[in-house]
Amino acid sequence: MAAASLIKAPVGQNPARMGAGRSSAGGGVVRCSLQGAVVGGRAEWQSSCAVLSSKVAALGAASPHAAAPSFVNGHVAPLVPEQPAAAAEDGGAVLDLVPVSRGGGAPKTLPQPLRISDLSPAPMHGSQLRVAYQGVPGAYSEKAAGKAYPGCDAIPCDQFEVAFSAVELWIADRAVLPVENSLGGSIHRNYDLLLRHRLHIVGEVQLPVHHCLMALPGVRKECLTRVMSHPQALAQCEHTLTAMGLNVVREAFDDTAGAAEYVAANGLRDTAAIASSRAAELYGMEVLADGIQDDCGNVTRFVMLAREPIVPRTDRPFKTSIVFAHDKEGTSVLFKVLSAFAFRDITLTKIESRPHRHRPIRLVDDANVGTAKHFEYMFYVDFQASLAEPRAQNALAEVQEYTSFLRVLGSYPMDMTPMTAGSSSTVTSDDSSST
Ligand SMILES: O=C(O)C(=O)C[C@]1(C(=O)O)C=C[C@@H](O)C=C1
Repeated sequence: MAAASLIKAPVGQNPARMGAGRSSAGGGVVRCSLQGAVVGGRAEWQSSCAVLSSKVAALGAASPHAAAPSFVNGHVAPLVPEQPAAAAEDGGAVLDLVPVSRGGGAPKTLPQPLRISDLSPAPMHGSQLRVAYQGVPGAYSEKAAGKAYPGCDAIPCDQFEVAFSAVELWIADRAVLPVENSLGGSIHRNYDLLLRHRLHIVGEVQLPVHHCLMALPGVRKECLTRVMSHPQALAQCEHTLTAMGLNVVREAFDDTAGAAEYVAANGLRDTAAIASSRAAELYGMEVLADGIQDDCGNVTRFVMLAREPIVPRTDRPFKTSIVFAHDKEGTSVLFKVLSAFAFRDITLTKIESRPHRHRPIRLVDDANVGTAKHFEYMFYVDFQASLAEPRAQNALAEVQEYTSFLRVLGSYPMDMTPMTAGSSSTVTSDDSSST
């Protein structure tokens, strides 16, 4: 995707931002080194990057692996091994994105989130894996990125979509994004973005999420009138907050750590945040209550995304994620699709439906009784098998017969780390060795 089209494209807002604003605003100076030269101003930087943009687009088009493996009325494209992230060395260009503090709260040493306006392609960089996540330092997503790719360079992004684009534009090598939580359910925005972008799921990480209620030092619980956090975090602590007898309004924020940063930066003595203990440390907040999630086994599942798929294997448990739609009337299509897995003893681990963006409603006219308005859906299914297994290939071949659209989002190792109370899981990606 060219940078120009990215910037012009309507960018879906993170639904989390509801009324709460960051203390920091406006673009900061971005330093970018292009073939050794340090570029100062944003305009100069962007025009330099425009050159790289067309080059990256050309590289992408020339790559035999550029397209996602697809089942759209055809066969599955051969899956290819991961390419090392620093493979595009021919240009010899180096683009170091070093967003500096945009003013306001966070200490200047902390990286600031990428914004859509910061994005320009970086075709080559150092050997350390750069992993995009949504949020600011201290967010659970940052922790998930570290679990997925130990020792990685975690790049904060202010929206999910920015993390997708950062990988597509080679600014990051991977993205680690939440897709579901054991209490709060699916993170629908990322399901929609998985379809809109062409990245591949190359792994999953399940992260135990342990929330703290925090406020500025010295603030007592009785003084609180408001609590801010990511909507998922608010949902995960709903009953505990009520049981604590706090008389507070709940306000949604982009991410948990961002809420802590906001309260700290604005000196809000009537507001608490729900975030991780690391966020409390980073932003100088005091923990008023620890472990306030409604269930001690609260877990968020993240997917690891890359430009290239990994080679599916059969020597360890794999999961495959697909999305499909059908244009036939009636409910039996869904039954047939699911039976293609059931007859082969393939366990489904997740089903999600989302509105069909291109055809959300189908009208069925019956002269006698009027017009029925059927909602149309995209169905996302995760099943427990590797794409390298004949039974999975046969199931997909059968599914293809019943559907008008079918895409494999990825076939990747399952997170099999044991869950013990308070423990955190580790990596499950074939490509983690590339870190
Ligand atoms: O806000 C954060 O800290 C995040 O990383 C996001 C997020 C999510 O989107 O679900 C991740 C894990 C928790 O479930 C709460 C919030």
